[in-house]
Amino acid sequence: MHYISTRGHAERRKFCEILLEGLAPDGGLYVPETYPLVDDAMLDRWRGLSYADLAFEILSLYIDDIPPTDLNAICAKTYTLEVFGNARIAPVRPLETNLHVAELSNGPTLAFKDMAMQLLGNLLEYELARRGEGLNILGATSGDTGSAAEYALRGKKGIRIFMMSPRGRMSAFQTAQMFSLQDDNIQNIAIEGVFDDCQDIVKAVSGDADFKRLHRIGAINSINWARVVAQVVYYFSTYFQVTTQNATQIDFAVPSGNFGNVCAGHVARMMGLPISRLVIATNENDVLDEFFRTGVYRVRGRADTYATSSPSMDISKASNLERFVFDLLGRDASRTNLLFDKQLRERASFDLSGDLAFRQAEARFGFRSGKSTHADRLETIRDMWGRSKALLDPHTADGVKVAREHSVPATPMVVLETALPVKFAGTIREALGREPDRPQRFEGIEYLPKRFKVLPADAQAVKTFIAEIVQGETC
Ligand SMILES: Cc1ncc(COP(=O)(O)O)c(C=O)c1O
Ligand SMILES: N[C@@H](CCOP(=O)(O)O)C(=O)O
Repeated sequence: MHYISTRGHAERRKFCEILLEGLAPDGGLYVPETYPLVDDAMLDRWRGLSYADLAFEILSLYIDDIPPTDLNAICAKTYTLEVFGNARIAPVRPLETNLHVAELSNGPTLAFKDMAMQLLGNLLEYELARRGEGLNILGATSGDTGSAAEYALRGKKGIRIFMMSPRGRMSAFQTAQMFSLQDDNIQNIAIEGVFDDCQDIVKAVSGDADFKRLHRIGAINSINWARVVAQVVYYFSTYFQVTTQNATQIDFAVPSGNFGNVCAGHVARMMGLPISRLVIATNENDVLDEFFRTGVYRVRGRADTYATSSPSMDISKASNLERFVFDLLGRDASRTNLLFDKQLRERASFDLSGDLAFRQAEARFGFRSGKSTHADRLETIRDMWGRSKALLDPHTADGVKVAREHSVPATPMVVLETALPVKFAGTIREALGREPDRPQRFEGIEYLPKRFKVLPADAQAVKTFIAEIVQGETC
């Protein structure tokens, strides 16, 4: 399997090359040259496999430059009861008639990011050891990617992590989870800006080929294809838990921001997993809902990116949308380049409403969308608690709100649970007047000493900081 860039000006690469490279040199995102297809016999064979074995089967379709025995061992080491607290790894539970929730947030940092990040940590460690190299990861987080990455990479040999987050925009729990880590290989950077500023800096630094080569910069956001492909696995695992035979179609509702999670659903659907619809749920930062309803993609600046009570989705420039638009346009790299490089840079928007491909998108790709506000999420949290004592985090509540609007009788709808309520206790208190349960290992983390560096939203300032740390530690 080879990988190509959505912008068409990068060489074809193998999996382990793009694992370390992250962003393609032309500024595009890597995607597989073709999506491997699954058939009925394969689905039958995969039903009943453990999560680790299923992960191995799916990853094997995308990775042919790691020997199968090694890849199998990496999957077995990653997806364990000890790490994910449940033998099923991502169990599905019913919420109400026809509505289920896939529990993706039982890992070390209580968010769905652990599902892919734990694997990525082990893949990076394996590949760097094999090459005898090191890597400096530069990441951007709105609250959950950061801690998932730091927990996955703590103490890993040869890997340093520089994680940027929007200053003052994460919940108290998320802030403490990251900033209380004192490991030498972790640098937290609080950026004076929003998540999109942080992600722009990741792309700007990765786009400086000399700096990237000199300082061995890698990516851990869903820019990195390895993150997306690892997330594909739980769409299959969920499907097998909700159905008994492959003729049944199911729907997914996905709380969305950077479009990584639902992009994995799109990939699973392209592979032939019987998914009928992929329902995108946004918060008040509704660029994705606007795009899927109208065909107009209009990114918003810092001043128009709201600080909401589902803060991890406070994103106005959805990186992975580029992967979907590439497919939507029949994998036309020059058009994708024109839209995502030129037009977004010059006009901060593009318009596909008049394009036949966009008008057929709903039917061909199954996407639907909707939006949830602060009042909606409080109401959904109260309603689910009142009916069945199911406690939802604010992001999952956004997913449930929009799922209910799109649910059709006889098609099971699964909402992906993207975080646990304890990470957003303020909103839970506001909705229910009670505290969410807190795992013992996180008791009192808000009171631990914090270590972080404050920097302006400026790529040069971040480069200077990285260079100082790297040189300081090498001297
Ligand atoms: C809790 C939570 N929900 C939803 C999302 C949105 O997911 P994505 O960015 O993959 O669309 C995120 C961040 O990515 C998140 O941390
Ligand atoms: N919501 C995310 C934003 C980054 O998304 P990613 O999937 O590209 O890493 C976060 O919690 O940081």
